[in-house]
Amino acid sequence: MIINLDPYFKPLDGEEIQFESFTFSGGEPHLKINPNFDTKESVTITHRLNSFNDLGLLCLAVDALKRMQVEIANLYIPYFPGARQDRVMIKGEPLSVKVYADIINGLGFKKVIVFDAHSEVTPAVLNNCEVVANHKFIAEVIEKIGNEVILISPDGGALKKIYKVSEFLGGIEVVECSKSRNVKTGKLSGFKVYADDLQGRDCLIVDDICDGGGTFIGLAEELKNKNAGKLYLAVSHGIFSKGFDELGKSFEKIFTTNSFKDLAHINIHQINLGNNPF
Ligand SMILES: O=P(O)(O)OC[C@H]1O[C@H](OP(=O)(O)OP(=O)(O)O)[C@H](O)[C@@H]1O
Repeated sequence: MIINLDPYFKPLDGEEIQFESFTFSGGEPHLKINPNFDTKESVTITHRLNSFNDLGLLCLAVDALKRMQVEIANLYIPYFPGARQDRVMIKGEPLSVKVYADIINGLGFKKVIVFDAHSEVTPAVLNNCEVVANHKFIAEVIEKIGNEVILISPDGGALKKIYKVSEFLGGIEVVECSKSRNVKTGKLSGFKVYADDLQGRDCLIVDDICDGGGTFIGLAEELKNKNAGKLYLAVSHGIFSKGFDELGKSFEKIFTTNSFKDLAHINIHQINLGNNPF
């Protein structure tokens, strides 16, 4: 059985547990599971965890189910919050990925499924974690593009994953890139594309997250300087916090999934996460 805590995110087939959720006037979240619900089956919870509020709702749901003697087996949260803060660069910062993981570990799931984790730190700090790779998503993106592309790895962090995607797709060519940041401010300061000339070839940048988009706008410029053909972007988790106007100018098409939110925008092609990630 399944309980979908985000009513717009239903990635799994199966009978659903009904519940009401609302926020008290003071801002506190609340949840009430159908009191007539009764099952001997174990339950999987699906949720898009984008904020502490979402995490709060998850904790409330787990508690309510446990009090109804329901066995909770799996948690499917495609986007793992805090995953980018997976190291402490400057004294005074939290190790956010561990903060979120410790809370989820405390809920005692048998399996926690995450889609395209930002780095290897997420499965390392999360108990019983299974990471679903982005291979099928990228295969679908390439099918939709319809022409031959080179895969572009924006930085060292993405490289290992991109070589696995390339292998899954039968050995598509990969071009490596790197980005540098100002040590003091952390702001992006430059990009390098490790190729002499791209000779008009079409390029697909593959990464896990697009947030403000600065990484991809900067990299697109560098790829154009290297005579790239059409540019495409595929990110597993589409945050797009600075909108699409600038990104839309840099790319022919942008692809993402519904892991973070639902997007209905002219420049964004959303591919919903497939039915059974298990
Ligand atoms: O859309 P943007 O705002 O440019 O952000 C997107 C980038 O942020 C993340 O990496 P990040 O730089 O956080 O990770 P890293 O330092 O671990 O490579 C992500 O993997 C993208 O590469």
